[in-house]
Amino acid sequence: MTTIDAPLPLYISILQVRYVFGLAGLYMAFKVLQALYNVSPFHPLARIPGPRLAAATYLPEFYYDVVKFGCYTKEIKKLHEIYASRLTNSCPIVRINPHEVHCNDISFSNEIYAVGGRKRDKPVHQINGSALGQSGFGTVDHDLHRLRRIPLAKFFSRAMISRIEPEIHVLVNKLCDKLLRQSGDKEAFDITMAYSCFTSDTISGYSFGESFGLLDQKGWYPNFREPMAAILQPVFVFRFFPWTKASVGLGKLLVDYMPKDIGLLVRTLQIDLPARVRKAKADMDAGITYDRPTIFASLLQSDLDLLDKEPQRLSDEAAAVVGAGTETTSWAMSVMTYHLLRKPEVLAKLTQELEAVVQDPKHLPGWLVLETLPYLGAVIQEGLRLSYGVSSRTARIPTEENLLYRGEWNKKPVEHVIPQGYAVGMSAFITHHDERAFPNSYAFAPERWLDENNQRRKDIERSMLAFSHGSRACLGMNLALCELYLALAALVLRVIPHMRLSDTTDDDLAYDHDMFIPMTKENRGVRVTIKDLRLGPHMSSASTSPPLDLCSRGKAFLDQRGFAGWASRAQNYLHPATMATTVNPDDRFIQPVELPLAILVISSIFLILALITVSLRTYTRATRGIFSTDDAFMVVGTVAYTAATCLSNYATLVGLGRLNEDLNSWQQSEAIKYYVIWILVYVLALATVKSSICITIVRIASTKINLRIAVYVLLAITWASFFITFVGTLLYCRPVETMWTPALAISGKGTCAPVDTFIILGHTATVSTIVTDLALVVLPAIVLWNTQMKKQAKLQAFGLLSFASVASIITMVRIPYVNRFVAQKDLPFWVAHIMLCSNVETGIGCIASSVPSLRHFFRSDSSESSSGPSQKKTSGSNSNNRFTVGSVPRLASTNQGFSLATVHHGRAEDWERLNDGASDHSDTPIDPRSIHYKQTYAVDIKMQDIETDVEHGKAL
Ligand code: HEM
Repeated sequence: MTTIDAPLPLYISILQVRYVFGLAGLYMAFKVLQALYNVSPFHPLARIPGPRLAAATYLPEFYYDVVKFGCYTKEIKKLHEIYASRLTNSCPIVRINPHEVHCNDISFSNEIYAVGGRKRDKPVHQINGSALGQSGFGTVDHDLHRLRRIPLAKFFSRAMISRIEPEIHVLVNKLCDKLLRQSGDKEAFDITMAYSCFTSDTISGYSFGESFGLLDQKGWYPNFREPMAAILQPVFVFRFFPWTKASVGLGKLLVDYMPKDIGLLVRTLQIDLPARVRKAKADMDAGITYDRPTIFASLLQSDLDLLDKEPQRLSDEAAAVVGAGTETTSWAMSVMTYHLLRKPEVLAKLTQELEAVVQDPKHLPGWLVLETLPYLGAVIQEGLRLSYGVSSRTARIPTEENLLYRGEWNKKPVEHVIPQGYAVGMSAFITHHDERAFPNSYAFAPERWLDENNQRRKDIERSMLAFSHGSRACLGMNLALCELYLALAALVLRVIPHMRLSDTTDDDLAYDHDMFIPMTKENRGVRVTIKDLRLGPHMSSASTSPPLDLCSRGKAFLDQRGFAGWASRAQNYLHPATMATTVNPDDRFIQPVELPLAILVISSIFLILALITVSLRTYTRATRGIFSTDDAFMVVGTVAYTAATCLSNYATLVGLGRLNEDLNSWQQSEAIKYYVIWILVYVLALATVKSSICITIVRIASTKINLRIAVYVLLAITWASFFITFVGTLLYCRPVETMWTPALAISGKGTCAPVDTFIILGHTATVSTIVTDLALVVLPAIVLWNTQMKKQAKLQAFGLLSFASVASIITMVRIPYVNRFVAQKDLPFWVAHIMLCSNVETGIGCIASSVPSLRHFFRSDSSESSSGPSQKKTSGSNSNNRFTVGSVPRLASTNQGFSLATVHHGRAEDWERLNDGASDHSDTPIDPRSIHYKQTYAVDIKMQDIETDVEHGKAL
C-alpha cells in the first residue's frame, strides 16, 4: 500500500505545475491577442494617435508611474508635443493606454466633464488607486455617485460657507497670531505645515463640530501634510495591484509602531474618523444637537440608503473630505506666499488694494467683499494655477454617448470620436501650462487674469482646471475659496511683510512628479522665518509684551480720547529695535519716525508766532483806529490757519506721517480723512491771508496803476485757485467720504474721479500759490526799490521780503509729494510733507505781513507810552527812527523802519520830497522854498488818517 501511495503527490504536483504554466501561457496568449487587438484597426480608439506600446498595453504607464514613480503626467505632456510635430492634426488628443485618451484642449472639457443628465463614470483603473473606495470621490458609477454627493453638496454651497465664515475668520487670526509668535526665531520652518494645520482645523471643525486643534498645539507638528504624502505614496501600486489595498487595514494594528506623522494619519483615518462618525451617530441617537449642523450628523439624518450610512462608508467619506480639504488648499497658499515673497512689487500692489478696504486686518471684511478685489482674485487664480490642485489626470467615461472632438491644430481642422465606454481625461499640470492660454506659463503673473480695465478676464478663467469641471468637480470649491480669500488677505496685511524666505528656490516649488497631488523633487517645502518684531499695530497685543511701558494713566488718557494706537506706536518709536525696522534708507527727506514730530513741533511754532504777530498787529491798528479791510482778512485768515494747524496736529496723532505698515486701516482712513478736511480749511486760510496782503499792497501802490492791476490779478488767481481746490476736493469722490473709505468705491456705493484729477488739483493749488507768493514778494520789492530811504532801512525791508519769499520756496518743496498720489502707496506718510510745507508757508504769510505793524506797538511802549493815539501821530520826530514806504514819490520821511502803509495825499502836487537821511543833519542850509510840509507818518494808516496827520503837521 505504501509503495503504491508514494509517487501520487509528485504526480499531482507535476500536474499542478503544468496546470499553472498552462494557465499562465493561456493568460499570456490572451494578453498578446488583446494587445494585438488594442492596436488593430478594429479597436474603437484605433484612430486616436499615440505610441503603439501605450495603445497595446499598460506597460508605459506602469514604467513611468510605478517604476519611475509618478512621472506619467510629464510623459503625456511630451506625447502631446511629439504628436503635434510629427502628425500635424493629432495633437489635442492622444491615446495613453489601451482604454484611455488624454486631451489638452480646454474647450473640450465641458464635454469630458459634463453636467446635467449626461452620465460620466470614473475609470476603475484610476479609482483603484484610492483607498477610499466607498466615498463619493471613489465611486465609479455615475448614479451612485450622484446619490452620495447630493446630501454632502448642500454643505458646500456659497450660502452654507457664508454661515461658517465667522469660524474661518477666527482660525485665520489664530494662524496669523501663531505665526507672529514665531517672530525672531532663527530657525526656518516650512510654512506649508502651518497652512496644513489651518486647513485641517477648518474642515474638521465643519465636519464634526469640533476641530482637530492642530493650530492650538505647540509648533506645527504633527500635521497632515507629510503623512498625507506618505499615504499617497502607494497610489500607483494600488492602481496596478488593487488587492494590495487590503494592507491598509493592517495599518491600524501597527499604528503604535509607525513613525509619528504616519501614525497620526493612520490613526486619524482608521481610528479617529470612524470613532467621530460613530460619536455623531451616538449623539444623534441620544438627541444631542450642535449649535449648527455638522456634516456627518446631517448625513446620518439624510435620505441616504441605510447601507450608505454605515460607519465605514461614512468614515471613507470623512477621510475623502478631510484629505481633499487639507492639502490642496494649503499647498495653494504656500505657492502664493512663495511668489509674494519673491515678487515685492506684486505684494505691494496687493497690499495697497487690501488696505483700501480693510479697516482692521484682525477684522477682515466678508468673503463677498474680498471677492470683489480684482488683484486679490488675480493672485489667488494664479496661485491655484501654479499649485494645480490635482495635478495628475482625472478621467471620465461617457457611458451613454460618443464624444465628438472637433477642433483645430496647427491651423488645420481635426476630428476625433471618443466612443462611449472609453475613458478620456485631462491633467491640470498640462492644461495650466498651455502656452496659448497662459503665455510664459511657468511665470507667476497675476496681471494675466485682468483686462485693461482691471476687471477679471472671463476667457482665461475658462482655461482653468484647478477645481475640475462638471458633475464630479471639486465639492469643496466654495470652502477652499473662502479660506484662500480670508487667509491670504490677513497674511498679506499681518504676517507676510515680516516673513523672509530661507534657503527656498523655484526648484522647491517646481512640479516634479505627482501622486494625484503635485510633488516637488525633494519635497523640502517653503521654508521661512519671521523677522524679529516688537509690539506693532498688526500684532496681537496678547502675543507679546510691549518693549517700553507707558504710564498706564497716560495710556488710558490717550485711549479715552481715541488715540489708542498712538500710545503703542509711541512706544515703538521710542524703541531702537523697532526704529531699525521702520526706517528704511530710501529717498525720504524726513523719516517716518521724525515726520509726525516735525509736523507737531514746526506747525505749532509757526502758529504761535503767527498768533502773536497778528494779535499785536490787530491790537496796534485797532487802538490807533486804523483797522482796515486787510486787517480783517488777516484776522479771518489767522483763525482759519489756527483751525488748519489744529487739524493737522490731530491728523498726526491718528496716523498721518507714518508708513502704511505702521498703521492699521482705521488709522490710515482717519489720517486721510483729516488730511482732506485740512485741505478745505487750509485753502480758506491761504486765500484770506493772501487777500489781506494784496489789499495792503493795493493801498501802498494806490497811485501806480500797473501795480494795482497786477495785484488785482493776483487776487483773482488766489480766489480762483481757492474755488478750484475747494470745490474740486469736495467733488473728487461722491460721496466725499469715499476718499478715506475705499470700501465704498469697491462696493459700488461711491465713485471717485481718476487719481490724475486729484494730482492736477494739487498742482493747480501749488503753482498758483508759488506764483502769488513770489509776486507778493516782488511787488513790494519794486515799490521799495523806487523809494528813497536809508540803505539800512532798505536792507531791513528786503530782509523781511526775503523771509516772505521762503514761503514760495517751501511751496516748491511740496511739488514732488503731490506726485505721490500716482502710486497711492503710503499716502499718510507722503501727504504729511505737503501738510507740513503748507502750514509753514501760511504761517510765514501771517508773520511777514504783520511784523511791520509791530513797530508801532513797541514804539508806543518805548517812547509814547504816555501819549494817546492822537498824540502819537503828532509827536513824531526825526528821532523816531522809522521809515515809511509811500506811494507818493514826493513824500519823504525821516522815519526809520518799514511799513506797508499807504501814505497818500489827494493833492500830490502840493508835496515835495524832503532830503532824506544824512542830509537832514548836514550843515548845508535847507532851502525853505523846497519844503512845503514836514511830517512824521505813522505807518499802516488809512487815507483820512494821513490827512489828519498832515493837518496836524500843518498845525505844527
Ligand atoms: C485649492 C483647493 C482645492 C482644489 C484645487 C481642489 C481640487 C479638486 C479637484 C480637481 C477635484 C476633482 C477630482 C477628480 O476629478 O477626481 C476635487 C474633488 C473633490 N474635492 Fe476638492 N479641491 C480643493 C479643495 C477642497 C476642499 C477644501 C474640500 C473640502 C471639502 C474639497 C473636497 C473635494 C471632494 C469631496 C471632491 C470629490 C468630489 C466628487 O468626486 O464628487 N476640495 N477637488
